[in-house]
Amino acid sequence: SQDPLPPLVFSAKFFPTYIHGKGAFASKEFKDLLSDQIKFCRSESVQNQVEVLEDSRYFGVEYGISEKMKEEDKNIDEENWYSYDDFEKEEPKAEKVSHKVLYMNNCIREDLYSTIRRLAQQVTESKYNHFQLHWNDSLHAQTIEIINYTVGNSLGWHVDVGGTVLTMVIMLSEPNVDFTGGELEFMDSQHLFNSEIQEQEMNDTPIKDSDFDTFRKTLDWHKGDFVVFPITSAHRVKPVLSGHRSTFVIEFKYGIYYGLNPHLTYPLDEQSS
Ligand SMILES: O=C(O)CCC(=O)C(=O)O
Ligand SMILES: [Fe+2]
Repeated sequence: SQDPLPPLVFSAKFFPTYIHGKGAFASKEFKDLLSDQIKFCRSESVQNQVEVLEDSRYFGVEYGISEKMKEEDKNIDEENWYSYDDFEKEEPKAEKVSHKVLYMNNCIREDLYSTIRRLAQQVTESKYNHFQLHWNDSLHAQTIEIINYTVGNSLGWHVDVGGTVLTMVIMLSEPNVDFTGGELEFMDSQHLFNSEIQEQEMNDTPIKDSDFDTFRKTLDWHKGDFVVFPITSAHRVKPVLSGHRSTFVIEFKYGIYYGLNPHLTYPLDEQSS
């Protein structure tokens, strides 16, 4: 069968905020691989599917997290580690669903996983890598998710945190055909965390869209395109106005994450089992 990852064409955009690759995942091979995978993950466990509530994703914290992840969380014995339960106590759940996530960490198969890791390798080894991070064999996915947005769903300005170094987003829907609105916008996080904005936050003054007008850039992309960015890139998804928007999001970190299912993911474990 054909390689699901054809030779890549990509370029650095909005230096040094993101790298944009065109059409790499538009192939039938990739679509088939992914749709098999989604079916498998959905059937594996309903608990993989989670609704994320509005305003809940502040500094990378998600509410509405699955019982399974809560269970995993309890096993981490680190100082200063908040459990999801603590967060839920501190800040009440918002009402509105912001987007839906299908977590694929525990059900991803080797063929798809090696495809996305090869993409990470090609991007980080390219001349467009201005992110000061390098390919090495320990660069593994910490989170692998399909994110679904329906009308009114969005994701506010944030940076991806949690120890990851690189995020990859693959667009699975066609903008302005499958959905309208839902633009992915970027800016360097220095603007999000600048002193004026910080002060506004302290004073509880709502941060307005126009506060970022001169810094932000809207990604012009299509179904099958990907975008890769470092943790210094702040980004958001504007509200979807019509239709349905899906993305495949992979966040990478150095070292092996306890949460991935080793039997489905790592060649190393396959050898030892
Ligand atoms: O859906 C997207 O385009 C971006 C998703 C995102 O930023 C995230 O999952 O952190
Ligand atoms: Fe993000």
